[in-house]
Amino acid sequence: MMTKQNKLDVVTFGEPLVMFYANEIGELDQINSFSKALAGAESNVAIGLSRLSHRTGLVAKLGNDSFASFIKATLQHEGVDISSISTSDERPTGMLIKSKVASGDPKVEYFRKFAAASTLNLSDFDHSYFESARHLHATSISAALSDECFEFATFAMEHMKRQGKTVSFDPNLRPVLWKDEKTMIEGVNKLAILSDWFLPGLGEGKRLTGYDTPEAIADFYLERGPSIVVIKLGPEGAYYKTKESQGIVNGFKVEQVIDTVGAGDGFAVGVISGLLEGLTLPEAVKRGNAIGALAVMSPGDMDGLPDRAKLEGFMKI
Ligand SMILES: Nc1ncnc2c1ncn2[C@@H]1O[C@H](COP(=O)(O)OP(=O)(O)OP(=O)(O)O)[C@@H](O)[C@H]1O
Ligand SMILES: O=C(O)C(=O)C[C@H](O)[C@H](O)CO
Repeated sequence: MMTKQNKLDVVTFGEPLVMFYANEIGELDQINSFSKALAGAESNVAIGLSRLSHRTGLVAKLGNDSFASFIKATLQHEGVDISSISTSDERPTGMLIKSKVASGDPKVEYFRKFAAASTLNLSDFDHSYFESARHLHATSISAALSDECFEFATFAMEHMKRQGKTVSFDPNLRPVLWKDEKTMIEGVNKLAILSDWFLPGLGEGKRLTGYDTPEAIADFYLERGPSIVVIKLGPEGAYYKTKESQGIVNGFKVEQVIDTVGAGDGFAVGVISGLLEGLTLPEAVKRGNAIGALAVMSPGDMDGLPDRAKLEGFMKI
């Protein structure tokens, strides 16, 4: 197992959750059969990067329960470094249930309000662990869990920037986790402008800026901090803009969408891994589109994330 002294490519922090996803289509209260899997935006990204051989560590706090054992064993099996996951004896590990739908987005219900993850705070910030990575990936989900988590996220992003590391940020808006819309928009924008690579969906960008077009949304952020803005456009692909260039990279064709959740995490895996490997921005966005497409073809949030051979095979088609 990797120790804290090893250098990481990417560090991320957040709340891995146990997910029970419905095996049949219908309202959640009517479903009797669920499958268990690991979920959590940051752990999905960590696993996706690890499958592409990027050394990745996840910083998190879990309960002292069988959900935590399952999460840690799964992450470890995937090659993600878990040496900075700590345990709380007072709080449980969070979970969620997800419905199955014939089309559109499934319904998700969270059971995470008093979970251990929401107690992650500045005293848990291990400077040497974060600094051992080249890159930090963050989302606003972990920042929304509590005021201390927001402080942790802000500090982590500022600290990594001061250390000369790159920082990516996916808003991954979860309105139910915030006090109200205004607090969410202000909080998410405060974090977004600390990032170098900002990766919102088009709907999220509209909600966060009030602008309607991908170009105006990108400009809003390019003027405030990030050097790269990539806006996800669902099946159509993605739009990117920097101070020097802009363009659209078309999405991949998917015959049957099984579950839309996790596409954004797959997309982040493609863009981050691509840029860290020295691909051009349009090439990295193309890889993001490919992994996003692979993610919507499977029911779990992370089981569609490919290894290198699967990714190359899919991108050749
Ligand atoms: N139906 C689809 N067909 C092909 N590619 C898709 C499809 N849905 C998503 N993708 C790919 O995945 C990327 C991310 O998807 P999307 O735009 O839905 O992000 P998101 O809203 O952040 O997702 P999430 O639901 O995970 O938060 C898209 O930019 C696209 O490349
Ligand atoms: O929705 C959340 O808060 C999660 O972290 C669970 C999912 O795995 C995540 O939404 C996928 O992006």
